[in-house]
Amino acid sequence: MTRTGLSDTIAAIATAPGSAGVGIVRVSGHRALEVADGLFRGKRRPSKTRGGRFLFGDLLAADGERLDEGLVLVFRGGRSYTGEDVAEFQTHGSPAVLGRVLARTLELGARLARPGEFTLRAYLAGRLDLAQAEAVLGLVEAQTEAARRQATLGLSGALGTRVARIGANLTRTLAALQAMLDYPEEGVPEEDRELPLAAARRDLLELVGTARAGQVATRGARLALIGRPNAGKSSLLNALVGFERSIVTPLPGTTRDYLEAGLELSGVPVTLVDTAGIRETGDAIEAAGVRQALNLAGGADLVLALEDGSAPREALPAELPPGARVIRIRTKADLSAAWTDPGALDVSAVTGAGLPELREAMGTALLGDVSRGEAWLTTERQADAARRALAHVDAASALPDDLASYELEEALGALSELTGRDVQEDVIDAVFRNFCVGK
Ligand SMILES: Nc1nc2c(c(=O)[nH]1)N(C=O)[C@@H](CNc1ccc(C(=O)N[C@@H](CCC(=O)O)C(=O)O)cc1)CN2
Ligand SMILES: Nc1nc2c(ncn2[C@@H]2O[C@H](COP(=O)(O)OP(=O)(O)OP(=O)(O)O)[C@@H](O)[C@H]2O)c(=O)[nH]1
Ligand SMILES: [Mg+2]
Repeated sequence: MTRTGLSDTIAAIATAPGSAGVGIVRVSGHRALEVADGLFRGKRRPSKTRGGRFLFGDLLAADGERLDEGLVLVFRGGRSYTGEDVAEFQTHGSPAVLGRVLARTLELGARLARPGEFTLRAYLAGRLDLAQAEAVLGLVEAQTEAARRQATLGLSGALGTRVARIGANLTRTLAALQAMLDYPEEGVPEEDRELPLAAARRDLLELVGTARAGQVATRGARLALIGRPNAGKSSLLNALVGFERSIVTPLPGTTRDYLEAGLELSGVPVTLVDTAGIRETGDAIEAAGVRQALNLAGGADLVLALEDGSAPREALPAELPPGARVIRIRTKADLSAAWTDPGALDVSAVTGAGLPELREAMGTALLGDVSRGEAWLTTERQADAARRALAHVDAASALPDDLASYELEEALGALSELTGRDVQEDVIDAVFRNFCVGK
């Protein structure tokens, strides 16, 4: 699908729908400058202009009516985003103007671009690898600082560099294994055979370990507040978001339905979910809320388990879902302590004591101890490929030399899907399907 019509000249509105100060229509392909000559009238013709230049003038309809005054920006093939000739029309940013300018480019021989087709062309021209193309999408969609930082790193090729280092060590291992098979009497030093494999495995483990942080950074995280009635869940949610989002009363059983509130934490978009206090109850509505709370805990990236620090400690009458990541919190730390626990954070929703430490702990629990300056795996596709590569490397490490080569080849194949240029068309389709038209 992605490989048809690639010699067509394509056009799309590159800016967001709606009104804005300025809007851009982008045209790419061998007829882009011809289209620009047909649409634009100024002191110079776009096709007679050097790449990287702006011209100011009028944008004209077929009958000569002036659609808008604006700028045309010309790029020459080989020195543009797509690698093709590109013309960009920068107009006043209304849907009316942009729609007419786009329609005129189609009359002049362009066709509408498919989602992601500009970036697909850049990829097929070898100007971006697949991970960089995903980073372009990440930049377009970035809502927070953590997402932007990772996408920028990805676009710069930092993930490709990380992957290339692993690939180089696997290739060195393969060469050593081959030498041992070909010249068994010579012997291959350990530093050629085992050290590169160990280094590749260590780097891959570390890379796979970034997947969770990468996905949290781009997709955000859900945090469930769980505890007995009156533990202070709603109060803590309000303290974290900074306004009275949830109803608080001294009566246990106040929150029945769950409710959500958004905030940003360590650059990550976080949804806090307040839930019904968990207790055994004869009230059918409250019992439904309790079941729902446990489900929400199961679906959350992180559970905040709250216990009232001013009252005798009482265990939850239900187990938290197995495998859940949990931060334990001793609430109402401003009152005299009925118990203490070094494994719990002391927090007061009333005075705000302990909130900075809690925010810090939440950030660490969500992002882990991955290094911020390095590129992470940011999509499920990338995480899957890296995990498969690791599984093959693990298999290779456990096999005799003559059988290990096959696993190493498979590992290299999986790695190449991360950044590769000659991957299966369905992999490419899966990446570019997520793009919007105009990117
Ligand atoms: N108006 C506009 N702004 C934009 C883009 C665009 O296409 N148009 N971009 C796109 O989404 C991003 C910038 N990315 C770009 C990447 C490469 C080239 C380019 O023409 N590269 C040539 C020439 C480099 C040079 O002159 O030094 C090259 O690499 O050969 C342009 C934009 C963000 N801002
Ligand atoms: N002194 C003090 N009181 C608190 C604190 N947090 C909550 N409370 C009080 O504890 C009571 C229960 O608070 P909520 O936030 O409604 O507790 P909850 O866990 O949401 O309770 P349910 O919705 O019933 O499950 C209210 O009277 C709050 O004012 C705190 O940090 N310090
Ligand atoms: Mg509540």
